[in-house]
Amino acid sequence: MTSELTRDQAGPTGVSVRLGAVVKEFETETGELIRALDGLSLDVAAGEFIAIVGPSGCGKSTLLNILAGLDRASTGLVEIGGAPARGPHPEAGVVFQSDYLLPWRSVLDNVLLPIEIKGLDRKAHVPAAEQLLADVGLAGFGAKKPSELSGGMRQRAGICRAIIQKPGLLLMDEPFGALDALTREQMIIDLQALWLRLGNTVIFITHGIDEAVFLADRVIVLSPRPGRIDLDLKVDMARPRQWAEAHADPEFQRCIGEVRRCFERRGVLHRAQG
Ligand SMILES: Nc1ncnc2c1ncn2[C@@H]1O[C@H](COP(=O)(O)OP(=O)(O)OP(=O)(O)O)[C@@H](O)[C@H]1O
Repeated sequence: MTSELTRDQAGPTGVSVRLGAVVKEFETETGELIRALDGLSLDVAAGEFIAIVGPSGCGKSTLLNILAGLDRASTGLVEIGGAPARGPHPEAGVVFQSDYLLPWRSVLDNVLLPIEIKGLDRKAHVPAAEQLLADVGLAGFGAKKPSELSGGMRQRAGICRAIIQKPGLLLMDEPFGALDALTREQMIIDLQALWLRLGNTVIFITHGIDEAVFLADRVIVLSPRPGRIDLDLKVDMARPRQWAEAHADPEFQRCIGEVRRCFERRGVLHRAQG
């Protein structure tokens, strides 16, 4: 995949997302109520790239699961594309930290899985699936089994599966968390190129402040549990962004500094003493 890709005019425009005062409580086996999200409100415009960062356990995955329709908010409003979200949304594609490819299926058959689940014409979608695999550097790997691929290659295949239907909303939960630094950097660049081409809405959860600022139009910082929005930060940098150059950009450094200070205020990060 290259960053020269231009926006795919035939592709979807993204869908908007609205969260209004979302509360999520879990009941433990002992009957204790755990409040994971505490009145979270967020408006995401169609086509926006949102990164969500926050300390471990603050409710990031809970939020993503609610958006993916895998879980329900205890109270509050969840709208996707202007309509209340009820269950998995047809416009949403999801990528998790683990690729969850089916080991007995070929890479191509994994990418085509959502097509089969929806009862669409598998054969008609084979060229698109092969093109997607080629776009992410997996040309010629369609017939392989997932076990024959590296972690980064499997994650690329997982992304192809999530976008085979050109979802208007791409939900990503720490998709690059398990990758080595070099593979992660390349995947970040490739994701930017993909998003610039598809024009969809992306909600991207990460522990990496640098990848959040690099990729996002807005970085949302969640407080320690129960998750609330501590900071909603616009990143004002032109695209496509280049990894090394972006790190030297004053706007990049300003945004990194703001997020870090937010974590320091909460005691999530500490400055060195002395
Ligand atoms: N099914 C559940 N039952 C009880 N508590 C839960 C359940 N799922 C999540 N929690 C709790 O809700 C809180 C938020 O969990 P969540 O997985 O959303 O955090 P996170 O920010 O994604 O964490 P991490 O960054 O470590 O992945 C945690 O305290 C967790 O223990």
